[in-house]
Amino acid sequence: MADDPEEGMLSWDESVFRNEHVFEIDYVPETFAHRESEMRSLKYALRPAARGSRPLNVIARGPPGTGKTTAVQKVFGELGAQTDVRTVRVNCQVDSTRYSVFSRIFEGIFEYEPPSSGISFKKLFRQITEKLVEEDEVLVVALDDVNYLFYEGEASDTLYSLLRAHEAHSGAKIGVIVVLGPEPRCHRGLGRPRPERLPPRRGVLPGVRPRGNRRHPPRTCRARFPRGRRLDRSPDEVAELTAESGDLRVGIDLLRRAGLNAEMRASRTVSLQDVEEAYEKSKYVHLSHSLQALSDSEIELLEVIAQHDGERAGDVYDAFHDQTGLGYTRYSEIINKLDQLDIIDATYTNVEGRGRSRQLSLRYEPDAVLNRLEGS
Ligand SMILES: Nc1ncnc2c1ncn2[C@@H]1O[C@H](COP(=O)(O)OP(=O)(O)OP(=O)(O)O)[C@@H](O)[C@H]1O
Repeated sequence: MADDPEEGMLSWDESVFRNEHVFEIDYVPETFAHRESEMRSLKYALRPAARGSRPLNVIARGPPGTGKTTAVQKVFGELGAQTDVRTVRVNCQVDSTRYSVFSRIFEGIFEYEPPSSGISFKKLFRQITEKLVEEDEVLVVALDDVNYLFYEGEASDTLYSLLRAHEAHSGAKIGVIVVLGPEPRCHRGLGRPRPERLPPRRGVLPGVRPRGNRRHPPRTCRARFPRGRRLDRSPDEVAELTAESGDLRVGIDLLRRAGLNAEMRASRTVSLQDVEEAYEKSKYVHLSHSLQALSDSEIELLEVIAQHDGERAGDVYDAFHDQTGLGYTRYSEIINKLDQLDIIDATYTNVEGRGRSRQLSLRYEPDAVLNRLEGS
């Protein structure tokens, strides 16, 4: 029947999915394949906490969408179920200042939000540590996506406050898991990253060790999250396309869209064509995820770069300044952030007669970026 809207589709109660719930954004996978050694590192570091001692501090580093947050959620779930250890995961993409990080910790401990005004950081901090000492509890804080604290110049103060809590209040036991991307392009210590000097430092972040304590080895343990391991029993095509960005969110979205495509053509099996068509949308999941966290001025600069793709940083600055009135320092900070988020490539090139100059290019087609900015 030509005007039957049901024609060519499965009925409402038919599906290619056995359990569609696993595609939800906040779903924590029951089986956490290929992350055994990272989980072991985390548990190794946190074991002292289960016995009432201060745990080791951990840096969990790896590219986006490789399971860092999931690992923390899993270990925190186990600690919550089997021990008295307090755990708080702070999403620094949302809470990107020291005050808001500690507000989130306060909420995790007291189970209500601190007053939104009229309470100093010092007081907030004291209430947290006093409670921990009073209750004789160990607290483990995961600073997830800590890169966002760097962008705001808040990483140093936040980490020092957490790592020196025992100095401010004797007996306070706090361990920290720092979750960050692969290349912390931070400049010396944990200060504000300087866009003009971006030598990536590998290994343990220098500042995690408390200053003035260099004789002692850092109480720091690392859990690395490599990119692109194959997903067992998934179609090879999906695994290969996911490996292009290395972000598992792409693969999860791809599986879901491919299934929906199959349903749309009334098929109970997913074909390669369903996967390929789905990929045309899923390949931007990584980009959309990165765009979510941008402020208005960051979006404005990105739009300017999209209009001047591949041009020199100086020319892009002129256009940005004309449009927004913002100065070069802020401009450089945003460039640095967009570069770290892998949205743009800001590499230095030698320009004849002009020395070294940065060239700014998008890592995606300009239209793909602009369309998603419009939709956000
Ligand atoms: N080993 C795994 N098995 C199944 N699903 C996984 C696995 N690792 C991660 N995932 C899923 O992939 C998605 C991305 O994982 P997660 O958020 O933990 O990555 P991440 O490394 O913390 O990313 P980001 O750095 O962007 O915050 C989540 O939906 C998660 O459930």
